Amino acid sequence: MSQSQVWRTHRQYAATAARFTADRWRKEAERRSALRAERKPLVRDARRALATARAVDPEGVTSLRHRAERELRTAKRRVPDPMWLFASKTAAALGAAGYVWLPQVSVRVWVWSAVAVVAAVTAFAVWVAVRERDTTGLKPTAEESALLKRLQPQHWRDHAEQRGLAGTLTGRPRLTEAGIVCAVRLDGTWTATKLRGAEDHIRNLLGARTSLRMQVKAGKQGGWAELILRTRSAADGDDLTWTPERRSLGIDTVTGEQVTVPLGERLLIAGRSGAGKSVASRPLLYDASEGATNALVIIDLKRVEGRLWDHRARVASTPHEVIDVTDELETEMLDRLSILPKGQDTWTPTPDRPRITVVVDEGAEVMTAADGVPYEVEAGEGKTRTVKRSALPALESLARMGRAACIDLWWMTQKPTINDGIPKQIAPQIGVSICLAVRTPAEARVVLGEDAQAKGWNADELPVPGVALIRDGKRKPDPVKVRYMDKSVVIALPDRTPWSRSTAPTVEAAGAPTLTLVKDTAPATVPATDGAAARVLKAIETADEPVRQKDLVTLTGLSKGAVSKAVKALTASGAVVRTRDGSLTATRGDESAAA
Ligand SMILES: Nc1ncnc2c1ncn2[C@@H]1O[C@H](COP(=O)(O)OP(=O)(O)OP(=O)(O)O)[C@@H](O)[C@H]1O
Repeated sequence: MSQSQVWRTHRQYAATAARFTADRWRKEAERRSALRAERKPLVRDARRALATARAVDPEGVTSLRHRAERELRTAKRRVPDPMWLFASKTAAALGAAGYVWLPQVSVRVWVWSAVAVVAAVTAFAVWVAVRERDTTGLKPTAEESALLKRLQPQHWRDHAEQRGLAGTLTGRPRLTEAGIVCAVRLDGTWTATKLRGAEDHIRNLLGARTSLRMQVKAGKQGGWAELILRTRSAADGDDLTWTPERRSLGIDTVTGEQVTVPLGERLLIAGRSGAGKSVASRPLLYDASEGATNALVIIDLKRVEGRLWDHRARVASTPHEVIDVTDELETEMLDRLSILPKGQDTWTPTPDRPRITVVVDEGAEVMTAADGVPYEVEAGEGKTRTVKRSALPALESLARMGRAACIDLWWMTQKPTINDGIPKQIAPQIGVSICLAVRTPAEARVVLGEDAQAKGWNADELPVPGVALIRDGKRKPDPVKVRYMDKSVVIALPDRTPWSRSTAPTVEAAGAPTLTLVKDTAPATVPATDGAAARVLKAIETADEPVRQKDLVTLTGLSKGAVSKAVKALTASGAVVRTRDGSLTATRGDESAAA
């Protein structure tokens, strides 16, 4: 054996001995503090009893007084010293004994004692070194230590009956990365479901705080249940900074799994101010703006978040821009739907006509500001007139029909109340809800469903910022710790050409059949890709008499904006003319429509 091997072996022995000693010390300290917690109330009671006895018998002549004094002495004796006091007393006693006895000790004993002391000091030093290097072990917090103690079978057995849990007995509790897990043995009168119903009794027995999340599920064997106390998060210790390599939305605090939200869903992102909506949306906005077949449109009247993305996304930040972009999106959607090949349910995104994710940041503000916007429209004979426009109808139709056209609406709001923060026409269309901390259970219900509270989706109890519940029909109400993507990271992302319908190519590029309206005399071609124009033209052609523009909204089901744009295009192309009273009529006979 080489010298280094000998040294290593010694070190291992010393480390084992040190760990053993530390373990014993910890256990003894825990035992003592548990006994103290249990017995100190008895001392208080005995003191009170003695005070009463003194009042009754100030002279101390009756047995009542003597018994009370005896009981107080016994109660005090039964409370053990805390470990530090016990160790100090022992050390002091040994010191005193040594002072008296050591002068008589022979030199040989001195030498061996010195060797023992050196060995003990070395062992202690090694233990400290080993302990500091061991960062992987889980160390219980004060709360966890208390719960672990009360989950011990002995403590449970002593208190189960008085807490209405007679017939149940805990196994050995374990501390895991997601909290404390403990098996519970059930006698014939109990089931896991019944134990779940007795959650309050368990909480009382354990002295657990009300906000501590507790789960009871069926155990791995019949006759057993599993009790989980979520004292910690499975995401603890993970680096939650977003990077292109760590692209998930966040980490499930219960299972520790990466959580992602795929594109192609109508999304609601809600949470009170400062809950972390903008930060939570960034990894999603990255996905929505990345790749050749994805394009991002942001409607942000606050001009804060949208500005960060304007090198990768089309951003509308004034009411006028909002009307323009929603018109364009609606036209694009109708266009895609009108040329969708038979038998195909959804548009296939291509680099030319990509999936478009439309994000409405602070929906409540958009609904107020982009309503009644003064907008100039064609009034015939080269004149224009100003009408009041609203972006809401176009947004509603995007929410209703956009999915098939691969145009997905994401609604973000800090006021998750129907009509105030989320339009009532849009709310039912939401497929996936991401809910950060909200103010009230009522808000949580609007975002996560009427059954939210009953099923444990308690978004009003979430911590802030950056913790979310995601309801997509598959996930459980496990909180998700959201990755942090800093503004500087967004700004540094590579540029992408923002989407615009004027840059969108012709329909042929998408491999779909072409709708062409042909007129003999130029300029006779209605924009070939414009489904809204085709609808409007058809409505005018099939009407018995000239139609007023406002009636076209009802006839076609399009928004005012889309009708206005279509009429403008049709009158410019000559396919439609405006009569003196402002009604519209088709220049019929010359045109043919071919699909
Ligand atoms: N996942 C996260 N991790 C760490 N810190 C976060 C996280 N999310 C948010 N924060 C912190 O909270 C602050 C507020 O976040 P954010 O701006 O996203 O909130 P918000 O809900 O969008 O607020 P508002 O509605 O007022 O705009 C951030 O500046 C950041 O410091």
